[in-house]
Formats: sequence, C-alpha cells, structure tokens
Amino acid sequence: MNQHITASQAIADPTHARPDASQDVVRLVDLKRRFGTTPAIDGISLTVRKGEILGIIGRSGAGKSTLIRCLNGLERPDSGEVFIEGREISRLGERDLQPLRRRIGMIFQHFNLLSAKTVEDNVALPLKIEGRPRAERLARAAELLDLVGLSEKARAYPASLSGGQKQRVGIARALAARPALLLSDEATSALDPETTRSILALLKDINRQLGLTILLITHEMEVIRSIADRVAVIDAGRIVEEGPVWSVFADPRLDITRSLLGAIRPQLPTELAARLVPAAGTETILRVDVAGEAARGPLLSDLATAVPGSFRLVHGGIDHIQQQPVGTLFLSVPGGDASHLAAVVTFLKARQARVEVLGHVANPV
Ligand SMILES: Nc1ncnc2c1ncn2[C@@H]1O[C@H](COP(=O)(O)OP(=O)(O)OP(=O)(O)O)[C@@H](O)[C@H]1O
Repeated sequence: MNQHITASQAIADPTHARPDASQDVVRLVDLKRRFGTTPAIDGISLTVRKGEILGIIGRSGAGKSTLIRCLNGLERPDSGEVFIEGREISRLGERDLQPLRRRIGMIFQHFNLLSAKTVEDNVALPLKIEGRPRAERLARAAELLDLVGLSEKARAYPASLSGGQKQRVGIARALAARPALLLSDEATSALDPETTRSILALLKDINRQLGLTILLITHEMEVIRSIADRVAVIDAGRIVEEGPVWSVFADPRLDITRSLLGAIRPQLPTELAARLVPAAGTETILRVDVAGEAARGPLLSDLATAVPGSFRLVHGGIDHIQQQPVGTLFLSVPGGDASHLAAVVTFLKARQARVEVLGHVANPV
C-alpha cells in the first residue's frame, strides 16, 4: 500500500534503487550535520516524490530546521547527499547553487515580506533577482495574485494586510519562479484556526493544480492531518517513524510520535479517565484503534454476534484521514470473567484492531 521506501529500508539500502526514482524531487542519502558535539542531523535518508506533500514533525531541537536548510543549500552537510530533482547540491559552490535555489520556494511563519514594497513587487521579487523585465514580472505577479485570491491588493503595502493575506502574498512570491519544491517552515503557526484552514486549502489547491511538491515542518498536527500525504517523525537528528498520515495517526508505533500527536488522537473523556483504577473492577475499559480496510466492516456488530454480551461502547467513533477510515472506540467490557475479556480481545485483534486495556472501573460506566 505504501509505495514509499520507509526510513528503515532507506537506511538499509542507501542507494534507494527504485525503478521510478526519477520522480523523486528530493532524495537525501545518509545525511549528517553536526554542530560541535551535537549531531543535528544524524543519518537521514528520505525521498519526496513529485506532487507529494510530506510533513516533518519532531520536538524542538530535533533537527527539522537544519534539514530544511540542507535542502536549500543554506547549510552544508558534513556527509551524505542531497539530490534536488536528481542533481546533487550539497557540494556546489554559491554560483551553481543560485539557479537550483530557484527550483525551491519557501514560506515562513512570519511571512518575511518587504514592508517598503507593494504586494506585487514582493511577489515579483524573485523574478527581479533573476533579472526578468518589469513587464514580465508584473504579469507573473498578477497571475499569482489571482491564484491566491488577492488581485485587488496588488498595489497595497504589507502593513495593510491581515496575517492570512500576508501569507497568501508569501505563497505567491514563493511560486514566482515556478519552483519544483515548496518548503514550508511553520507557515500557519502565527495564524488563527480559520485563517490556517484557508491557507491549508490554498496550499492543497496549488499542490493539485500545479503538481507542486511540498515539504513542510510544523508543530501543528492538524496541518499534517489536513494536507500531508506522508509524515516523518524526526528525533535527535534521525527519522524514527514514517508512513502515510492516516496510518501513522491511527497507529503510532513510538512514544515520541504518540506524544507529538497528543490531543489530536481521540482520548477517553477526562471524567471517565479519572475513574480508572489499575486493579480489576466491575468493568474493563478498552481502547480499540482500527484503520483502513479493518475499519470498513461492521466491527462492533460482528463482535456482538461472535461474543454475546461482550461490550458497551462508551466513547469514540470513526473519522477519515486521506479518505481512509480511522477509528478509536472505547469499550466497556464486563469484568470478573477473564475468559470473556480474552475472547473480546482475541476477536478484535483478529480483525487487525489494536487493543489496549486502559484500566478498570469499580462501578458500571
Ligand atoms: N548554527 C548552529 N550552531 C550550533 N548548534 C546548532 C545550530 N543550528 C542548530 N543547532 C543545534 O542543532 C540541533 C537541531 O536544531 P534545529 O534548529 O535543526 O532543530 P528544530 O527541530 O528545527 O528545532 P525547533 O523546532 O525548536 O526549531 C539543536 O540541538 C540545535 O541547538
């Protein structure tokens, strides 16, 4: 199902031999960068395919910014390779890097617009640096402002724009030189939730319309969930978990991933969680995570038929991520009969559900 090479496969096979590797906009091979004794990037191998949106998450200091800086040539790795559209860039001189940097657009948390320039001049700036004639620059700026829905602000100055409008200008500017890759560094972190949604919708739209490849780093899991195809978790300079968003969100393998996902994963209501005790009580509370094919069937009615009197649903439901059903169900199972609980758990696991005993409650829920 996952067509991408996983981080562990990539480490095992640093050549990433794959028939369609020409579709990789980014390919990192065993990248390392150390500052003094701190390994900021400690052997990262990763690919981003054409048209894909990859989200990178990790704790503060995990190495996300250093990774992005290695991609646009602002940081030189100590070892390893950085391929952008098949070309290795990490050892190029500044002069050779310039045209390659134009293949990469970037958007930032604080927009980085020039306050003394109009919106259209901000958007056209990358073309000015390229030495394009003014008429061409303005025509391209007009086209891009139309794309981001800001045509009427062409002559305005950044100070008169809202945060969301400023980021639209940032996006238009990032697209001016028709990049193959858009790097997004916390681009919605300074925006309110509604504006964030509209910026994410715009990015997804651009991704679809232009086939633009996007690599984004964010601490907002909602961003990953709503637009990324794939997510990679970085910890201490290494990719420790990676996969399609729906699959990682549904079944994170590592504690670090669970902790980063935090509240975006469904939780037991706090009043019920407060009643949980470790010792066996009248009822056992199970957390059941199920996703993809396993979440499509009538799981609970099948369970009720297979193990009569087996449970009550106390909380949860099925959500959708990337058109895949992802469900978390909290079940209360009558206690006092270990074989009954074992039958419920066995049934659910046979249906590819992940089952966790959260605890017990002394009185029925
Ligand atoms: N220029 C530098 N000089 C010295 N140490 C650095 C430098 N840049 C990064 N580091 C160190 O490298 C590690 C990774 O930093 P990086 O900024 O890449 O992490 P990050 O995941 O982007 O963090 P945050 O989410 O807080 O921005 C950290 O320990 C950081 O202190």
